[in-house]
Formats: sequence, C-alpha cells, structure tokens
Amino acid sequence: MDDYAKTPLQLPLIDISQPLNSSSLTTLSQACRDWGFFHIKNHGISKDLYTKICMFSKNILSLPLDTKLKLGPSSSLKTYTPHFIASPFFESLRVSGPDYYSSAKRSGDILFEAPNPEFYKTMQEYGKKMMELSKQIMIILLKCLGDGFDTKYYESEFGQCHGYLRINSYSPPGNIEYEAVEGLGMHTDMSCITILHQDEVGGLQVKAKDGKWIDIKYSEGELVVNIGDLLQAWSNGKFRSSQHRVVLRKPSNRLSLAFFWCFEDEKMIVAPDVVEKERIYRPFLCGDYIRFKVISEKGRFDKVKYTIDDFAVVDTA
Ligand SMILES: O=C(O)CCC(=O)C(=O)O
Ligand SMILES: [Fe+2]
Repeated sequence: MDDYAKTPLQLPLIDISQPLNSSSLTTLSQACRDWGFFHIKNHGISKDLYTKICMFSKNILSLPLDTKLKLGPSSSLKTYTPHFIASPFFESLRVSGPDYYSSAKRSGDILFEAPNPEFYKTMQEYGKKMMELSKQIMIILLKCLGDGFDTKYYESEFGQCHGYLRINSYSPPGNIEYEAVEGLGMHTDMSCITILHQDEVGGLQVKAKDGKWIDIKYSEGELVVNIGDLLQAWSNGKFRSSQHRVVLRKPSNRLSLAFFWCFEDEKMIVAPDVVEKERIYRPFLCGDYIRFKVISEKGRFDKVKYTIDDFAVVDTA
C-alpha cells in the first residue's frame, strides 16, 4: 500500500447542539479549506437507531447473492451494487429520499418474503434526521463563509436539496495474508456534503495535498462530515472536496452509512457574490455534472478519476 501517515489527522470536532463562537468557525473554515473533512458530536441520532440500522443492514446483506442481484445492478431498481464493481470487497444498498419509507419498501418487497415495515420505518426515521442534520450543518458552513451567507443563501440555494443513503458493507479476504487491501478506491463525492457513520473497524483515509494518505479516526458517537464536489464548486473552491478511500487492515467486516446531500438536478450552480477573486468554475447544471461523472466512469460506481476541475474549471490560459 502506498505512502501513508502513521498518525491520524487532527480535525475539528463540532458540537452541533451548541452555537459556534467565532474562533470555532475560523477553525472549521480552515479545516474545510485544507481537508474538506471534520467531525461532529451531539448530533441527536441515538446509538439505538444505529444499532437497529446495522442489524437490518447485516441481515439484508447476508441474503443470497441471487436475491440481492434482483435489486441491481442490471435490474431496473438499481439499488444494489455487488462486489467487484467498486472493489472486490465492497457491496452497497441505496435508499433514496424524500420518501425513504417507500424507497426501502421497493427493495424490501423484492428481498423479503414477508413485509418488513420495521425496516422501512427505520429508514424513514434515519433519512428524515439526516435531512435535518444536513440543513443544520450547511447553515454552519455558510456562517463560515461570513458576510451573512447563512441568512442570504440557505433557503434560495439549498432549500431544494435532496438526500440519499448508501449502506456500505466491506468484507476483506479471509483466506490470504495481507497487510492492507483497498475496500473502496480513491474518489471524491458528488454531493454538497456527505455525513458518514463508520464503525469501530475504521479505515477511512483522506489524501493530503502532498499526496500522502492520512487516517480519519473513528470515535464512538461522532460522525464524519465531508465536503463534496457540488459545494466545492458553489463555494468557488473555498471548501475542498478531498479524495478519500477506505483501506482494510483487519480481517473483520466493516459497515458504514453514507448520507449524500445534493443539489437538485435542475439547479444551475454558480458561486455567489465573488468579491475578492474571479469565479474559478463556469456556471453548470447539477444534473450535467452527475451525468458527466457517470458516463466518464462507464457505470463503474463513483470511483472517480474525473473531478469538478475536469468538468467546470474556467480556463485562464
Ligand atoms: O465507508 C466509508 O467510510 C466511506 C464511504 C464513501 O466514501 C462513500 O460511500 O462515498
Ligand atoms: Fe465517499
């Protein structure tokens, strides 16, 4: 495995239940600029809810492959990504908003012999909480940009955002000797923000500007938030959508829940009120970027070679 730093990255931990003072806002802005990652605590999602989601997720992902393949990638539903698409050790189930109950039910109706309303209700509760949390986080991020951005822009620019959840399951090889394998290859997220719940196995890494990989540590009760491509563009590059990946070093399975909060497809993304410097991205339609990513990867998940810079950077040469 290539160069990586032995000590985990020190990132700000934001207490989301408290108003932030100006020094915390400065620290957070700096982290979003340098790394595009930070941690949050007191987010109001109970341990019980996570335990329940993990239990459902493990049950679903331990179903026979034939059953899971009815959900995708070749079926019309396309909610399941099997092993060997993103990596040999990764599979994933998607639940989309705004009606998380119905989205989970559409998959559940195919997977289960009997209805499983507890699963659908749990997904509905989690999706709703994640939407609220995304809003709360976005308002804080707008405050970081200063100049009354939170009151000026939240409703008009982010009021139509939507979210979807990916339940990611990692199963490292059990039969060979290895120091580390890549569970999910290097990519950036196509979101405005991503909220991630990882389990104690850990293994999430971010790529530093000098090319070194650094661990994002796991801490019980905390969530990881990262900036996605759409917000990097909207913030005129003030926030960074960093390349990241998952490395598996232990022979234990790993589960993560990644919630992606995104602009609506029809949204024209233009950085607002750019005073001190020129816009570095041309205005573009959100849906056009999503299509660009999907086509350039030839359907291979979002294992990204191309980023927002390849798509929309203004050529100043
Ligand atoms: O599983 C993780 O920790 C990260 C997942 C991720 O980066 C993604 O789903 O985009
Ligand atoms: Fe990601």
